[in-house]
Amino acid sequence: ANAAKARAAWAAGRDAGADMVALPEMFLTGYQTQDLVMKPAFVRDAMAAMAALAAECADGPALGIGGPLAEAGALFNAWWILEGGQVRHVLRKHHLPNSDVFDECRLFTPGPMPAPYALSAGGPRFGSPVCEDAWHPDVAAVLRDGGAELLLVPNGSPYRRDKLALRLEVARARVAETGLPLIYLNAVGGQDDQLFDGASFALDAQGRIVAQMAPFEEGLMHLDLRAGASGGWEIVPGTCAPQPEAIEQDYHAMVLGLRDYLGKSGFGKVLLGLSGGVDSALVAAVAADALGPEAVRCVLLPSAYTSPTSRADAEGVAARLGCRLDEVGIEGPRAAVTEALAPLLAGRAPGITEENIQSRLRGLLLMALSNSFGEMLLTTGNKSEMAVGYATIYGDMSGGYNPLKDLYKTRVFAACRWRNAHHRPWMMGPAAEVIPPRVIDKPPSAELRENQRDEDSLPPYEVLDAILERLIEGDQSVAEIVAAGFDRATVKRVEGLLYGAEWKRYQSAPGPRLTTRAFWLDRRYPMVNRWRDDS
Ligand SMILES: Nc1ncnc2c1ncn2[C@@H]1O[C@H](COP(=O)(O)OP(=O)(O)OC[C@H]2O[C@@H]([n+]3cccc(C(=O)O)c3)[C@H](O)[C@@H]2O)[C@@H](O)[C@H]1O
Ligand SMILES: Nc1ncnc2c1ncn2[C@@H]1O[C@H](COP(=O)(O)OP(=O)(O)OP(=O)(O)O)[C@@H](O)[C@H]1O
Ligand SMILES: NC(=O)CC[C@H](N)C(=O)O
Repeated sequence: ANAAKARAAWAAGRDAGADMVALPEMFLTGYQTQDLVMKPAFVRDAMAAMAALAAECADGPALGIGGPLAEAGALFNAWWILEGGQVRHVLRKHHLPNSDVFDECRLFTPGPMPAPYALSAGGPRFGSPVCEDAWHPDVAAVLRDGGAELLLVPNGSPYRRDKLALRLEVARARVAETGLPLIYLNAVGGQDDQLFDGASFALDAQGRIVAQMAPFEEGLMHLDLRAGASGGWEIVPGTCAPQPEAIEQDYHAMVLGLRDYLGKSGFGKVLLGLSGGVDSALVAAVAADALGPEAVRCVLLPSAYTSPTSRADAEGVAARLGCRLDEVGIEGPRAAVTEALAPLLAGRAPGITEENIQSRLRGLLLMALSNSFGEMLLTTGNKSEMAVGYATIYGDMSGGYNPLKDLYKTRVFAACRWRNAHHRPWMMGPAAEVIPPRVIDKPPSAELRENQRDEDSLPPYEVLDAILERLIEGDQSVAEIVAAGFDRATVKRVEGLLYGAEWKRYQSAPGPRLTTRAFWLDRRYPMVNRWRDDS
C-alpha cells in the first residue's frame, strides 16, 4: 500500500512537471517498524519493493523515498533516490535517535557522513540529513562544505504538543549555520501509539517560512526552486497553511490516531459504553469525527446507581452526534453474579469487589457485542485515571484502543468545550454543540455506589493533574512539588498511586501520544518497584 501511494505521488509529480518527488523517512515500510526491521525477510521484501519502485518510476521525475537498507551485514535507516529505473543515491542516516520513543541504536548501524547529490535534470546540489541528522550541526555543515546548495530533510518526526516550535527552532539553527534554504518534509499518519503530524515547511536562507502544509493531513505540495540573485538557490514562496492552537492539534491527533489504528488494523466500526459522563462523551465525539457517526455504537449499561441525569445525558450525547444508542441493563447479571458468589463471600461487607463487578459486567457485555458485530471496543480512561489506577482492570479497561490515554482530565473538559465550539472539514461528525454542557459541568462520578464522586477517592482534578504533571512530565521530586505549594501528604499519596499502578498500565490499551511522557515508550518504569521519594 505504501509503494502504491509512492507511485501515485510520483505520477502526480510527473504530471505536474516536477524534477523530483520527495517522500518522508521510512515511507516504504512505515515508521516506526520497531524490531520488525531486524527480521531479515522483512528487509528483503522491503528492498525488493524498492527495486520494483525504481523500475516502475523510470520515466519521469526522480523519487526520494525512505526505506531500510541491508548491506554487508549491517542495517541502515536509509533515504533512497531512484532515477531512470535505478537506485541513483542512497543516504544512510548518521545520527540514530535513542531517547523517548526512539530505539534506533538497537536497530540500525550509524551511516557515514553523507555527501551532497544532484539530479540528472540539473538544479541545486541537495544535502539530505535524514531526520535526527538535522538535529545536530555536523551533518548539515559537512554537506554545506561539500557543496550542498539546499537542504532537503526527510523526517519521521512524531507529534507531541508544541513539537512544531521545536522543529522550527532546530531547522532555523541549521539554516543560520549553513546559510542554506531548507525543506523540512515530515510523515503523516498514525502508527500504533505515535502520530506523525506532517506540517512540512520550507525556510528561506534567512530562516523565514516560505511554504507550509497543514498538520495531520496527507498531501502533495509543489515547490519551485530558482537561482538566487546573489548566487545559490532559493525556494519560490508557496502557500502557508495555518497551524492551529494546541487543543485543536491534540483533538486532531486523537481523531487521526483512532482512524489510522482502526483502518490499518482492518476495523471500520467501534463501540463504547456511554455513561452520561464526560470521558465517554469525548470518546464518542472523537470516534464520530474519526469514522462517521454511523460507525459508532454507543451502549448505555445502567445499574441501580445510574441516575436519571446520566441516562438523559447519554441519550443527549448520542442524539447530538447522530450515533446509535443501545441499552443493556446490568442488574440481572449483577444479581446472578452476587448469587453465584454468595456462598464464598458470605459475611463480608460489600465494597470494592461489588463496585468492580459492575464495571467488569459492562466490559463482558461490551466485548460480547464486539465479538458479534466486529466493532472494536474503545476504552475511555483519561491520563489522570491511568496515572493513579482509577479504573477497573478487566472492567472499564477492556478495549482495544483508548483515545484519551494521554489526555489529563482537566484537558478532557477543555477538549469537550473546544469541540462544542468548533467544526473542521476533517471531522466526520456533525457541526454542532455535540456534548451537552451539563455533561462537562457536573461533578465526575463512577456511579458504582450510592452518591459516589471521584473526589471522594482522589484530590480535585486541578490539584491531581498539577501534581501528576510535575511528577511525570516534569520529573520533579516530592520536595520540589511541596516547595511549589502542594500539600505533602497529597503529593505522597499521588506518588504512591502512580508507582502502584504501573502493572495496570502495562495491561492497558494503547492510545495516541500527545505529551513528552506518554505511558508506553516515553516512560518505562518497573512494575515491581518499592522505591519512594522521601525528599
Ligand atoms: N502489582 C500487581 N500486579 C498484578 N495484579 C495486581 C497487582 N496489584 C493488584 N493486582 C490485581 O488487581 C486487583 C485490583 O485491581 P482492580 O480489580 O482494578 O481494583 P482496584 O484498583 O482496587 O479498584 C478500581 C478502582 O477504580 C475505580 N473505578 C473503577 C471503574 C471506573 C472508574 C472511573 O471513574 O473511571 C473508577 C473504583 O472505584 C476503584 O477505586 C487485585 O485484586 C489483584 O487481583
Ligand atoms: N451506565 C453506564 N453505561 C454505559 N457505560 C458505562 C456506564 N458506566 C460506566 N460506563 C463505562 O465505563 C467507563 C468508566 O466509567 P465511569 O462512569 O465509572 O467513570 P468516568 O471515568 O467518570 O467516565 P465517564 O466520564 O465516561 O462517566 C465509562 O467511560 C463508560 O465507557
Ligand atoms: N526520526 C527521527 O530521527 C526523529 C528525530 C527527532 N528527534 C524528532 O523527533 O523529530
